[in-house]
Amino acid sequence: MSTTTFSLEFKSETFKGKVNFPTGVFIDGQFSAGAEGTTIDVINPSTGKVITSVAEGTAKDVDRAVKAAKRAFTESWGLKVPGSQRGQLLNKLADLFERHSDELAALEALDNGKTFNWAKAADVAMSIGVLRYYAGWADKIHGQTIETHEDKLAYTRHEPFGVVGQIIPWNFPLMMMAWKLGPALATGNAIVLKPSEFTPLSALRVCSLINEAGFPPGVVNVIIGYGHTAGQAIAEHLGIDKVAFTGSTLVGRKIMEAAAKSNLKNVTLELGGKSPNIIFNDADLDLAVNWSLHGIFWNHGQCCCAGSRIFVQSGIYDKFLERFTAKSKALKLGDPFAGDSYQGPQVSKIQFDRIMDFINSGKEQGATVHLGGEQHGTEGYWIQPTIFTNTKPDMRIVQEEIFGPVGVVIKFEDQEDVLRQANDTLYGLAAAVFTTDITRGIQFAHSLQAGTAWINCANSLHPNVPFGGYKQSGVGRELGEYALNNYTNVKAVHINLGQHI
Ligand SMILES: NC(=O)C1=CN([C@@H]2O[C@H](COP(=O)(O)OP(=O)(O)OC[C@H]3O[C@@H](n4cnc5c(N)ncnc54)[C@H](O)[C@@H]3O)[C@@H](O)[C@H]2O)C=CC1
Ligand code: BAL
Repeated sequence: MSTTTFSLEFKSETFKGKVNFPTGVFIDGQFSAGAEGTTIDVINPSTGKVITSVAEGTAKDVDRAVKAAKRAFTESWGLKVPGSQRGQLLNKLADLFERHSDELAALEALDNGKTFNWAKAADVAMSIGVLRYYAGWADKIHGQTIETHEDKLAYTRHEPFGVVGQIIPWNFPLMMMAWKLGPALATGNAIVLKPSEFTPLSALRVCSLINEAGFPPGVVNVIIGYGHTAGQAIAEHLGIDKVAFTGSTLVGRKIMEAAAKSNLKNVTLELGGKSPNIIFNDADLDLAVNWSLHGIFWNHGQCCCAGSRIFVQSGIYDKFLERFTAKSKALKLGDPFAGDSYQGPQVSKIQFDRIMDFINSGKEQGATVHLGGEQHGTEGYWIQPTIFTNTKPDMRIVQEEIFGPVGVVIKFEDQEDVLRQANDTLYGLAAAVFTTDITRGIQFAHSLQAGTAWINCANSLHPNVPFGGYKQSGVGRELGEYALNNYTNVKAVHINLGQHI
């Protein structure tokens, strides 16, 4: 089956160079057209125009990918390959990410709209860090010997599931791929991965790098397809033993339901958030302003752990709002490939409409638009950094995940009240607290119902540190040693040393 290629010469301020790579479904180490012969248009969010078309994968392609993964797992991967060798391959892939980091950052900027500079400094760098971190774990995955009595030896093994399905979103296309590949490959699983239909380019480029690194064919298979077809097929497939998903809470429920109705496959979910960012009177004001800005406006607000509810104690509320507003106004919206741009467009027309609908709901429900609140420019999907004040707790902009550059700033008086408000959400992904009283900071961090609690920083992650949600923000943990548990079954082995019945 023939496939298409994507070829483009970048002549931008930040990246000059040519990219050229196949864009088919990637199964068993080869690219081909999808089974139905259909394609998906990839849109440039800066302009709303089509960049290219890539092969659409559907349920039939997922099925073929699962068979390839199963064969690879049994014949040339899994427990057949020592951990040290799996680690070497992951390190080789990290080397290739490093060698092609400009190209990968340019692809992120092109179809996601994030700025080239941030993509290179954050997304590509973190992806490399994650691959190397799990390369290091690959030969250190072991169980325990367990004392019982003298007539028995018992031990555990941590064995890979086999074939795992992974469904990732568009906000960090490359980084989410690395978060999923790293622990799954370190533990010896074979993979069928579905990137978002909105941002397929970096994942397709990585497929060629996976071949170049030397992974056996079929160990990683990548299907670009729509959620309700290819994604659903992964969640339902009887040959898939585990599914890991990052995206909306709505779709997370569907994945869990599909897993329950098919083969009860193991499920891990990394979902939405409405993270509180709490600033006490005694906080270092500049520090709090800078991190709050990063918390809500970095990546155009398209972060699951964005600090979208900013609670400020009454003694510093006016000063904070003044400085926060001045800095927000100064953020440069512009061409993702320009060296001085901080914010590019939102990823898609659907997201643009969704965010504008939230902004309009805030206006209609009586909140004050303190800054922004409108589209930026006339083409593409750009939205001004937006700050709402004078909100009420039941407003949609206070309760629901907006996933855009829209924050609410809320005045509070005392600690018990702000703790109650901070925890008054369906979500529990992350929370930040700013104070110079470290005892208060630690005690408060312990009281927050969130999988990540930051003290005097926000929206700051590290490959070695677990990340995941309380409540409806998810199931399981990514990153760190904890993520290895997502990808292994524990087998208990009992050896009789003289026991009779
Ligand atoms: N936690 C996070 O990192 C993310 C959260 N979101 C939240 O979700 C909202 C909507 O964004 P969407 O792009 O619509 O997210 P989504 O949850 O629909 O998309 C994420 C991934 O799931 C796939 N998917 C969609 N429907 C599926 C199904 N029925 N079965 C299997 N896979 C399916 C998509 O193709 C994509 O690969 C955002 O506004 C944001 O609030 C979105 C992206 C990432
Ligand atoms: N979904 C992983 C990181 C983030 O969205 O902030």
